Amino acid sequence: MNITAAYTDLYQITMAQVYFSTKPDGQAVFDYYYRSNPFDGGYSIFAGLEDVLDVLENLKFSPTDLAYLEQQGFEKDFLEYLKAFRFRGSIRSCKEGDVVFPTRPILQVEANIIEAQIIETFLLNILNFQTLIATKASRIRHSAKDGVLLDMGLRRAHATGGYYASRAAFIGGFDGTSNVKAAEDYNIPCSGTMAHSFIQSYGDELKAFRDFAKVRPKNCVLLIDTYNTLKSGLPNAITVAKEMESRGQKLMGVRLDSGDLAYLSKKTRAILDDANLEYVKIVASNQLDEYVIKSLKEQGAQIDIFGVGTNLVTGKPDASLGGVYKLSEYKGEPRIKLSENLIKVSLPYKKQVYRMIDANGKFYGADAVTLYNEDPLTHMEHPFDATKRLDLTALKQEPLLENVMDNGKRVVPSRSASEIAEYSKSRLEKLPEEYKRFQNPHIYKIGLSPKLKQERDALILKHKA
Ligand SMILES: Nc1ncnc2c1ncn2[C@@H]1O[C@H](COP(=O)(O)OP(=O)(O)OP(=O)(O)O)[C@@H](O)[C@H]1O
Ligand SMILES: O=P(O)(O)OC[C@H]1O[C@H](OP(=O)(O)OP(=O)(O)O)[C@H](O)[C@@H]1O
Ligand SMILES: O=C(O)c1cccnc1
Repeated sequence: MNITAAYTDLYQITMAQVYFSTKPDGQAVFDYYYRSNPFDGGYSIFAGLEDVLDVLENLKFSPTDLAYLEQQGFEKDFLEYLKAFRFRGSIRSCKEGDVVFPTRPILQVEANIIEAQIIETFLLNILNFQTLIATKASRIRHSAKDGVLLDMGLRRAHATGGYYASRAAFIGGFDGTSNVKAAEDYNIPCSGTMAHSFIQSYGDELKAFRDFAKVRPKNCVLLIDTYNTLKSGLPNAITVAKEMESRGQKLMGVRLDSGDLAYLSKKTRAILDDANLEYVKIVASNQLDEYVIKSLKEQGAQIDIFGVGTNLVTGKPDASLGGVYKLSEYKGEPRIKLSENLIKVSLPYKKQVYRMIDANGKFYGADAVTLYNEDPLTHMEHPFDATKRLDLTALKQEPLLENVMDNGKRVVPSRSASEIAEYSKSRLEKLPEEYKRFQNPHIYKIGLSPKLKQERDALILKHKA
């Protein structure tokens, strides 16, 4: 997608004008994190980083952006600065696809404050959305077990968000998408079936199936619920499957899109098997989500492929992931944002995050946030409860934030959506099951190093005084 530097909120440019006029040279560090997991879940899947890095490497204000900002009253010398604007900062980040948790930095931006502010809005826009959808996808994957998952959501998505939703869904565990543009750009397997309108246009369901199978025999899936699934759609599909066999072809599947999907899929399976069509797959769609799919599995539904649209690409029922971008250091000095709500108090300084790994190589259930260059920890402390600390001596500590961009250029090779999806899968396998259940999941611990906690508390006291 063509994103220019004007893909931001006006206040970023307004603040930038003031910095430019008064103190243009301040280096800043900002942390990206979110405060609670979406869907009342126990984790999130971090997604969107590659898109952020791609955009940042080429970010500019276009001539029309500059003309618009001139009309908005921005001064000539500042517009000259914007004309030459490039992001020249550095970024440290978790790997895209990793399993992440609330309140600890997922990514840090270190840059001139003007640059860091101008990129904030677009960075949050991309990371919050893709992380939300990748997380939803991973929950749907959890329910579908080894069933095939196809994203069908573009038509229901929030406008062009559908483009990024398809990518995020793939990272979170979907197998493919019906979205041609996203599939083309991100090299995601693309597939699909047919619409009711196709059958309606013929009036004659059998003729519609026949023509479709003749012209597009490869991966052919017939939609069998337009008139009557068991009395018309399925018998017609069987007729066409047999005709395909006589031509040396195989019908790939039939799709159910209404009614009781458990009952209909079991009936359909039995009837197909009786017709010696064991190889014909059953696709189901219709407002599926992780809960319906879990229930269908429990009912013994015979569904091989789940097509999921609305609930996936809109992240239903969560409208957004509330990820934030908070200043943690300015000109080498720590910065903090206070709040009556303890969870909203930000963490100062440039930092590192360590994941605790147990003796079996699984996630132990704790991440520790430390100052950037601290020695390995012997224990971590609860962010606010002085009575709680965790001994870390028996655990392996894995650093999570790595340099991905320096001076506005990537310093790590770009990763394809499939590499990221594979990585995400391998990380999720290390997360114990109790964090993945949908109801009251286990709470993953986030602790602070004693030094970071001490520095933060000193700053809190300083500002309260
Ligand atoms: N066996 C089942 N167990 C649980 N949920 C199911 C089952 N079968 C279908 N569902 C879900 O129930 C909902 C039914 O939706 P809806 O009321 O629109 O019925 P419908 O049969 O699709 O009607 P329409 O013909 O208007 O599309 C969908 O979300 C569907 O995925
Ligand atoms: O239910 P969702 O999870 O959002 O999945 C996508 C839905 O989009 C299509 O319906 P639509 O009525 O738009 O078109 P159709 O006539 O091709 O079925 C498809 O048949 C699914 O039912
Ligand atoms: O290919 C399909 O079956 C499909 C694609 C998008 C939306 N609904 C169905």
